[in-house]
Amino acid sequence: MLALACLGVTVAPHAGSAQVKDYKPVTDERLANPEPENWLQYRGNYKGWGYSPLDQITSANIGRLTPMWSYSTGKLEGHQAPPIVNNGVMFVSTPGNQVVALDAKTGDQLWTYKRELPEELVQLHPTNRGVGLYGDKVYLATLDACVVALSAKTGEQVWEKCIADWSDGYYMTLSPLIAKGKVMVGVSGGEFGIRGFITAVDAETGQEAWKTYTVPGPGEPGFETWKGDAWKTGGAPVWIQGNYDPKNNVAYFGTGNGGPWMPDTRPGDNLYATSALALDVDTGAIKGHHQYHWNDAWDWDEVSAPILVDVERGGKTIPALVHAGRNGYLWTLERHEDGKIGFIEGKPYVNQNVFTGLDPKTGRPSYDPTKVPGTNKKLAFCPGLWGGKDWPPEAYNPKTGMLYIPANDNLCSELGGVPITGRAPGEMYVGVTIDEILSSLRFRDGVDASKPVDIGEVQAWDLKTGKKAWTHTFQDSANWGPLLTTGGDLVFGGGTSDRKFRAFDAKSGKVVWETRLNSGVTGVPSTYMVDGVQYIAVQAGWGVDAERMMGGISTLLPENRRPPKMTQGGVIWVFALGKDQTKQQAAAQ
Ligand SMILES: O=C(O)c1cc(C(=O)O)c2c(n1)C(=O)C(=O)c1cc(C(=O)O)[nH]c1-2
Ligand SMILES: [Ca+2]
Repeated sequence: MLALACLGVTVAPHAGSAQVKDYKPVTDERLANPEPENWLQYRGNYKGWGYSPLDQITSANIGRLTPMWSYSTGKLEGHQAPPIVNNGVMFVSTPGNQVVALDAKTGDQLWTYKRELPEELVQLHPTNRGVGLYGDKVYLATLDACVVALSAKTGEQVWEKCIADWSDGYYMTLSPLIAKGKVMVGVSGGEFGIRGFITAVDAETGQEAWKTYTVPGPGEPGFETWKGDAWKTGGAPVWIQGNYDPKNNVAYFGTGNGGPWMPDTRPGDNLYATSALALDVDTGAIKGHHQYHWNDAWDWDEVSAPILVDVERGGKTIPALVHAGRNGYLWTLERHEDGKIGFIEGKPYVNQNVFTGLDPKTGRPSYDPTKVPGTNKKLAFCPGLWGGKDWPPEAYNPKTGMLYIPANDNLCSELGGVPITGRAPGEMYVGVTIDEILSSLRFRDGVDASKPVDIGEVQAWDLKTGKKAWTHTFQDSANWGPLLTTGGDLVFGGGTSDRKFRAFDAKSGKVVWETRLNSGVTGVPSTYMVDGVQYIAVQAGWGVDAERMMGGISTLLPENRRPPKMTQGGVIWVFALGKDQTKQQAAAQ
């Protein structure tokens, strides 16, 4: 079995006795207009909203929200994937590239699948952000850089297509974007000297439909933004699912850091690193782009795909793209029908001391040179390397018109590079040592750590006016909690070191419900309905960079205020309205 595993062959699924009956195939039409009771993809819809119109659970009754069932995944490390639900069948991916199918109402296990990963694989980010559904199949992007198609009914592997060489530093952690029979994925490896790309494979056969490099090669537009051979190892990974505009057939992705990290190793703007990219879904052609910041020096991956939303400016409704950047700015861009991306505005949503201004026409930032680290040039900058927000997605609620951002404020990093020697395939190619990265965090000047420090936040921005509506602040803890918002005017998220999972009133920001789970919550929450009952589902299971960042923050806090190191271990939690226990208790007395 092991020898086979090394060849990328996978073991058979442990099919349960109960397999999926009457599976409802997922179509383009259903992905574009998902039924309220289902959560068919990463953010629930193609626009990237993280929104469900379900409104059974509200601020008024949420006191009755109770666990209905839970499920141990048997895995350590960061559990990030949303429970994906199609007509009462739930599909969840976990660290270690395992997928479980469960009855969404009862928690009965239907099947499990586990990919055998090469033993020598170095997992810098041992996680997965969810499966994609299409037709009668379930799609997983793996840590050894393959796309796997499983039968939704049995969990059996139908095909696999390896899209890059894991031993050369390529891996995948994202959920696939699926449209028009194409399964679109991007690669991680920005810390391994890869050349990033997005590729589409045929949903039926796994055959490559197109492959588009996020770092242009000789003769391609944008190649002039690189010098020498830097483009060959330029990074620009894509590790978060893209969003999609079916009307214009354009997919929008975000791209990550340039590599190696120190900007003097790759002079030039470095297109298309740290950018939003608009791709033609039929051909993969790049139709438009917007680079949030040029010649990245801070590991500010801008991988969260911009969300598709209309905004109003000067009495006009504008089809826009909105993105809360790792660089600490909230960006509003214009989405043109031909795929071109225009600039509307950018403003800081956390303390940011690097940008000295934005070009009013293009949004191109200018930099304070004393905040741009380099080789043998150690400098501090804010926000820190994990940014105003790392990967945990923001959410948009069309009822409140607000964008909710899981943010981290008052943090900075102090970093500098060591001279780069040659690249060894599959080894980190950063130019900054791991120890230096993990010990780089600082509080912003003026923060008094002898008192509780405001760090993690949930921010609400009114997209109509472009103004911040409310902020909820967490003290002495970062917030790594992906957000879900609902038609019941609620916002759900975890992300803090106290293991809590919470609901906020979407309009006021008031915490209306909270509970403590087995481990910290970096899972993307989702919601669905079966037999008339609305459920809220989320994976708890702390790990990856949430753990690394909280470890860094802990060392900055006085000993008596350091949170205990979080226990690891994944559990899927499912909640619904139970009986009113306060009333029951009162009646019993
Ligand atoms: O450059 C890359 O290819 C890459 C990939 C990933 C990933 O795939 O998870 C992360 C990062 N970078 C990164 O910079 C980062 O902060 C990060 C945090 C996490 C996580 O799962 O908590 N992954 C990643
Ligand atoms: Ca990165």
